[in-house]
Amino acid sequence: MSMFGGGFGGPGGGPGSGGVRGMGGTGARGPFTGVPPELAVAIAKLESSEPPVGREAVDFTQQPDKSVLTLWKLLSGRRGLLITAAIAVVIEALLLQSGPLLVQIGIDHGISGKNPAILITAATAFLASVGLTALASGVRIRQSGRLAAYAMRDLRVRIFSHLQRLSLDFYTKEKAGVTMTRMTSDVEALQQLLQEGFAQFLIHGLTMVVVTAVLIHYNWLLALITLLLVVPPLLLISLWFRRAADVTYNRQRDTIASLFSHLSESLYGVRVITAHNQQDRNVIEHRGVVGAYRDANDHTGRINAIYGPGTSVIGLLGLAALLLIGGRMVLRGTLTIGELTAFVLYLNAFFQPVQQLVQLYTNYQQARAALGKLRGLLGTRPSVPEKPRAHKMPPVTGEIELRGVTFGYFPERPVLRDVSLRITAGETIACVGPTGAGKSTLAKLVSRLYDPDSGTVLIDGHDLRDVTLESLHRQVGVVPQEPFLFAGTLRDNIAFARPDVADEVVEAAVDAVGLRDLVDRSPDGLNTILHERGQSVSSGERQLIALARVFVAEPRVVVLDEATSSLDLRSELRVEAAIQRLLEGRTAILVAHRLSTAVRADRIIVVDSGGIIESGPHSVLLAASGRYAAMFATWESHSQE
Ligand SMILES: Nc1ncnc2c1ncn2[C@@H]1O[C@H](COP(=O)(O)OP(=O)(O)OP(=O)(O)O)[C@@H](O)[C@H]1O
Repeated sequence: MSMFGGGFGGPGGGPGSGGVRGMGGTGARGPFTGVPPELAVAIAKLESSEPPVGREAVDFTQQPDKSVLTLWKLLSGRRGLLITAAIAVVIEALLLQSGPLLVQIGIDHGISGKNPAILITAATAFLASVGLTALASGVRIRQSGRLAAYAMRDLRVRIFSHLQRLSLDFYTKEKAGVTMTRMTSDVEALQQLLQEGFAQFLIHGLTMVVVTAVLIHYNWLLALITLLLVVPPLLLISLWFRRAADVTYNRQRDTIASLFSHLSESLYGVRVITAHNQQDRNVIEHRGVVGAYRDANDHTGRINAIYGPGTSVIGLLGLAALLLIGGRMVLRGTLTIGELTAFVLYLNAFFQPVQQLVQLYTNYQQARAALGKLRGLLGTRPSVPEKPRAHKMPPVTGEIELRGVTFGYFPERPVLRDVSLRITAGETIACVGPTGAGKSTLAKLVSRLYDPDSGTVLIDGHDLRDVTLESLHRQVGVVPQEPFLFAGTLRDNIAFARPDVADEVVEAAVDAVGLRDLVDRSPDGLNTILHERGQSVSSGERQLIALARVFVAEPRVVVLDEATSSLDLRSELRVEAAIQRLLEGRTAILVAHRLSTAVRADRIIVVDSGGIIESGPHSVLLAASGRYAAMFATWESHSQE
């Protein structure tokens, strides 16, 4: 499935449409292209028997979920499942402890008391308890599994929604691999705990409580001596483990995040790495991050190797003490053989959970570290927040105003200083200036990818900070310097902002930007599948598709960061013509890297030294013989060479 939640992947309906995609009359190159008709029927039948996976309505809002993520909150979302699982756990734990009691009754009253009826009753009760335990255990596993599955789904959706909300600066600062780790490895660490861990925790915890009570009931003195010998060292070693695990599992989470980061960067940068013969250096770097992860794992292994056997030894020593002290009591006649047997069995039952709890505690510590990281991610606030009382921006004419705007990616280093600019509705402004002057930054402020440090950006008099992001982005279309295409069909990519738009609108956009050639040449026309990031089309075509996308979106304001990649003359003319058509009747801010584009704008502004140093139409700026005139002269002389 594509990252559009199933909307992509070919015509013939999204997920849950029940049809066999890409077959029949559509002729699309979907996953079932070329499947013989008789097989197609079988596939359709199979699909219809599957549970529907239609798009559920999602309550996405720009307001971050401020509740703190806790394990309890994750589980308490499904009260019904939680209660059933908890009841099953209690029944299972109690039933598990009936065994030694029945053994003791069988030995003392059945065998020693020579009463076969009691022996048979004890054995039958034992059998019945085994059956009931299995039943309770089945219910518990099923319910806790479902609970964990729902909790994980809710958590994944919550994190994903949060990621959708975060502003551009988060993605600039945070490595993609780290975010991927949060969504995969960290969430999985929690899943392990929720699926089985909690139920086991409860069962074993309850078992220990019940066993302690039973031991005291049998012989309080013996129980007290045994527990005093066992519990304090157990507590001490667990406290040590908790402290050590806190550090080491955090390190494990961090190193695995670095590992994923390096991996994802290497995958994206594979062409550059190969072209510059840097594979060996890359392998060395990867060995470094893998090594750090190995070290963290090694450390966890070491503390586990102390904790696991340590608790075992404590348990066995307790058992030895019990045999010694309990045996003497039997010899003195203060304890029956059956009671000593039950005692030994119960003490074993006390220690089995301890062993399992050690394992679970390790899982818990891992999950705690993961939870900390996820809390950190969910606690990141969007730097461009939507006010809780933001209003919907009504349809605008497209008048833009920057009032005393100062902005820097680092506040102490402003890129733009006290910039004021007014753009009338329908006007096309071209921003020119040296590399790194702040042209794209100015454009980003108008589409509110960042907020100014001081000053205001307004459209039709609405301060962008006061309107909803949805209503703003609906009316301000952005064509980035490097257009991003998704894996999906050409149509899906063009109609990205309005997936349900009529085919005629998409066709009109194709004609308007001059993509008809590409569509006609493609094997399945608009239904041709594009590869991830549009790698199967040329860079010029990618730009045209991005322009067509904005055509379909029909915004009032267009912010266009012109691509710097050099196109051949024919493609350049095509892209320029497409831009001209796109901008007709719209307000536009054009970050012009080619002066040929700037020339056609209604007004040109020259950005340099943190401000706008010149502003006016091409002819006026030429006549003024200032910075623009100089730039133009240089450009003209180069283009004539
Ligand atoms: N996300 C960012 N974090 C920190 N600094 C940034 C960021 N983006 C841009 N800058 C810096 O801000 C300054 C202005 O960048 P901007 O992209 O606006 O320049 P530009 O005029 O569009 O340049 P170009 O013509 O090369 O596209 C540059 O010095 C750049 O290094």
